[in-house]
Amino acid sequence: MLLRQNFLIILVLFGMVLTGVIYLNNYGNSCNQQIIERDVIKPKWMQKNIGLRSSPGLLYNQPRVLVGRTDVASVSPWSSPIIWEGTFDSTLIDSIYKQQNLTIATTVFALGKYTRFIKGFLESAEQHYFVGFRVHFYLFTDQPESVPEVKMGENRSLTVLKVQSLNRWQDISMNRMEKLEKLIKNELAGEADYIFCLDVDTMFYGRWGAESLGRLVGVIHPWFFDAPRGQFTYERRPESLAYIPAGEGDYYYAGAAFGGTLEDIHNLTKTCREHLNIDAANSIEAVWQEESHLNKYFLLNKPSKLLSPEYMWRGINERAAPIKIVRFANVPKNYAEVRPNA
Ligand SMILES: CC(=O)N[C@H]1[C@@H](OP(=O)(O)OP(=O)(O)OC[C@H]2O[C@@H](n3ccc(=O)[nH]c3=O)[C@H](O)[C@@H]2O)O[C@H](CO)[C@H](O)[C@@H]1O
Ligand SMILES: [Mn+2]
Repeated sequence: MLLRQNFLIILVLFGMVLTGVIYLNNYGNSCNQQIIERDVIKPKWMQKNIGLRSSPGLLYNQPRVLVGRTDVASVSPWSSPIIWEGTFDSTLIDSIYKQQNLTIATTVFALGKYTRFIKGFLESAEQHYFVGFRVHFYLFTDQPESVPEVKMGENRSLTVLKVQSLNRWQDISMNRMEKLEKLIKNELAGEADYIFCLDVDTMFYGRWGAESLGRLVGVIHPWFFDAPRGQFTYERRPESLAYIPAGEGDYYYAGAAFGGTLEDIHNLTKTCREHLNIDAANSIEAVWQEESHLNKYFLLNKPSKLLSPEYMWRGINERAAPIKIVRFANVPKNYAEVRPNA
């Protein structure tokens, strides 16, 4: 009897020790994993959370509750602002964001004959794009030797990164997602607060500033802002990961401009890159390449801020009623002449 009792006690003690060992072991493991995740896998994004501070004594027009744009929507159904001329006060917004000591990374690609657009892009950016803010341009090109000298203002810099030439314009355009993902992960962590990724066959004609900043920012495409969603050029084949069925979709977003915080744009570019690769492995290319995947991403990850087509307009000489100012627009080009393939 006594023997049996002792045996039971020993068994229970043994069980407790075993449980303890297993627990410690697991705990140790999960600790290690966390450390690995924090120090190696997850980059440290710069995060400034200092609120929207205003300076004492700053004078600006009274915000009016009953006065504003009535010809356009300035808020999305998920309550994100849509930025149009007349929806913000540039003096006030600059004063708020200047206090945050921000760096805006801005990427642009110029391969093959698209190097001809670099000068106009950079020179006009000096005039209109985040004037007075620290801006770091990253230019990806297959011909670093043909990048023109552009005089940059104080606190503004340009880094040229060489990439390999590609034979199809579709590949050049799509490949941007992978290059951006790597740039953000390997170079930008700790170096910038926000990033904008822009087409190079463009120029700035009006202010593009701090009103555009947000966690995840999409630009409404200049050709579809007035169209019913059935007419959006989303990918309509279910075989593609960019597929958006009829009856779904919010806006049609431009592939030529998007931005946000490093963390959000890292996730966006990584997801689009992965989906482009899976599509390629299944021998399908979305109808508008990465723009189709971007539209799918924005359907499932709603932008926290939307920029009106003022921020990616058709061309400086094109007119449409709601566009009171052209800030950034396509430069006309002869597709057959500038692209490496038809
Ligand atoms: C206004 C807008 O939303 N435009 C999008 C649209 O056509 P786009 O006609 O604007 O495409 P595009 O020919 O400008 O190509 C997109 C970008 O790829 C780069 N590039 C392209 C070809 C080349 O030979 N060298 C080179 O550097 C360059 O940065 C260019 O700005 O659809 C593309 C995808 O199919 C992209 O999503 C574009 O952003
Ligand atoms: Mn373009």
